Amino acid sequence: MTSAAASLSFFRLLNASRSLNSRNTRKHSREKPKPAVSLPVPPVFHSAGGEATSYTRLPPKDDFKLHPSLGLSTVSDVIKLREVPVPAADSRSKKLSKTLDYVEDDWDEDEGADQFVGLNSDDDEVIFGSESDGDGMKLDLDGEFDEVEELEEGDVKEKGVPAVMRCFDRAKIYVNAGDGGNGAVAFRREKFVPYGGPSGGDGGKGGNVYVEVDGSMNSLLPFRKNLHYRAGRGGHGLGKNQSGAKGEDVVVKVAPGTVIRESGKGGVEGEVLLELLKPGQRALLLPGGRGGRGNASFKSGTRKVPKIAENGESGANMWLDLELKLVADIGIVGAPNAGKSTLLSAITAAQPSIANYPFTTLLPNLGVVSLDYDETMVVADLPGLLEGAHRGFGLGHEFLRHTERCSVLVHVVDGSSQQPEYEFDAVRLELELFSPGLSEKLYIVAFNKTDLPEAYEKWDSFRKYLQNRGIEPLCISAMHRQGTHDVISAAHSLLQKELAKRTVEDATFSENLNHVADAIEKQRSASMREFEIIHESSSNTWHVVGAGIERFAQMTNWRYNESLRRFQHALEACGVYKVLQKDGVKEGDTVIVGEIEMIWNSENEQPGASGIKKRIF
Ligand SMILES: Nc1nc2c(ncn2[C@@H]2O[C@H](COP(=O)(O)OP(=O)(O)OP(=O)(O)O)[C@@H](O)[C@H]2O)c(=O)[nH]1
Ligand SMILES: [Mg+2]
Repeated sequence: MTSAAASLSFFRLLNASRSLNSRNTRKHSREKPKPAVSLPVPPVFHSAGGEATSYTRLPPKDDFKLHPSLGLSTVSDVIKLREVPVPAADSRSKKLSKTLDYVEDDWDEDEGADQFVGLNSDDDEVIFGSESDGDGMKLDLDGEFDEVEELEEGDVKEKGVPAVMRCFDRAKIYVNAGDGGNGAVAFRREKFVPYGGPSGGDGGKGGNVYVEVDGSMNSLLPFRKNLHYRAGRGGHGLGKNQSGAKGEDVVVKVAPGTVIRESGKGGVEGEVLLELLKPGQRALLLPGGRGGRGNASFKSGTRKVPKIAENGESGANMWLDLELKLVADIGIVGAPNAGKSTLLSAITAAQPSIANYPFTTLLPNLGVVSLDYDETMVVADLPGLLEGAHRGFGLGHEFLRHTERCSVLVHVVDGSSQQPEYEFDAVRLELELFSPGLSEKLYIVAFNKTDLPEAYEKWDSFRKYLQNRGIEPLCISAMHRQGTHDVISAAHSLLQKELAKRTVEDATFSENLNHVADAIEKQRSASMREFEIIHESSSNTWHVVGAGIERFAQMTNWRYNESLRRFQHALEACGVYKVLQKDGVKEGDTVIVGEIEMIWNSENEQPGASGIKKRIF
């Protein structure tokens, strides 16, 4: 019978799949970006009157008409700031109040280059970010936009912020559960106990990888330095039936609100594995490998002296993409310099940096409003939004997604800006363009800086404009803490409404946090009979693919001769030989199972597959 005579010889370990690309392949530019003029303190421009004015508000639009029918629901209503006719260049500050872009950088993460805002006095242009080769837009003081490389509509601008900001809410890490320890081959040797029998202990289980939510973390910055998380390997089995020790577990601590994805390939986002929101939540992500059995476990009635033991099972590993979406109840949004951070500092104990220039806030700030003895609201102050934020202009793109988790938004409008109505619409539009879900969130409008006469005189018209659209804005002065209590009460009542809606949804949703580990365990216990054979005719190679059979190959310890026989027996028993022969395997063809490569030998001298040569590379 040919099937009995068929056998495989020349075993080779394929190392290729083992070679993990553990080296960090990030691009390092050793040269620090040279700013045109790097100012330690961001510049404040003086208008003709000598007063300090902020230069990055949403730009005025001369022909902007306040029409009650102006809705934001259709794309045709898109207000294009760059199509806006630029007012005559009469003063520097006016010209500079046009939208500014944040120039894309390619900064050396390890050097930790600081962001700078500079005015290149020679070229009369304002530059945000680095002057390194990144494309972006520069605004000449003659009012013209110098398009270095204009993005097409719909293009998403990636990596538009310095490394520290990218790392704040995104990280890529490698996790590896521990391999199981190998089983031992040993025999009991004692005085007066002849033939003491096998006594090789089993290997210990590999360590698990857990992910835990640490309530004290509010960013993913710790992952900037620490990329690899490896659980410990299980101890090898020993003589006298001693089992190996269990490998040490590793716990990856993440901030509340972290979304964990399996790293995607070729720019495609991977599948979401976990969404961890509450402090203290702990998920078993990767289970450690099983320990290999020692020879004591192979003892049977007919096999009194087994000289065989298994390798420990390899621990699962994967690259993960982490993304943090802040879990705040209230999100403060608005144009740059509108007074968002001032409002946060007025209603909470948070002390964000406040200054009269745009993009003072580069990373979101969190604060807690205490309403009652035990009732609190978490408020997030987000970096300012510019037109085009949804496409990556300014910093907005990086942080807009944080607003997705906020239940209620507080939209701060700078009352002292030239056209607060226009500023309001432009920011609302950005929210809508980024995600329609964002614009559907409940929100409050706070008309700020009303202590300034130029702001207060615009209050009536602004109010009417919003009332015509069914919105009742609040009039505040964050700096003088006037009206801020109304903002808290209004936000609180909207939050209650939102939470009441949510508790119904939450009740129907209970998540198994260990589902990734469960899926891995399930795959591990897959039957060896479930396999697939793929033939590569060009190289006469046959791949036997199947979780059960590959795991068996990996756990076979080729140091012991009996292992070889066991492996061949298993292949035959689960029908691999039969299928290979049916599919036309020929003498000399290569058969690959997991990391083992074999040469097919159909004319065996000794039927029963003995006398096979084994080669391990
Ligand atoms: N007069 C007056 N000035 C205010 C008020 N609120 C904020 N400001 C000033 O406006 C400037 C900008 O305030 P911030 O709170 O830093 O503004 P922001 O919206 O957080 O700005 P970015 O973080 O850069 O987007 C600062 O100089 C504040 O002092 C206010 O109610 N009245
Ligand atoms: Mg701020």
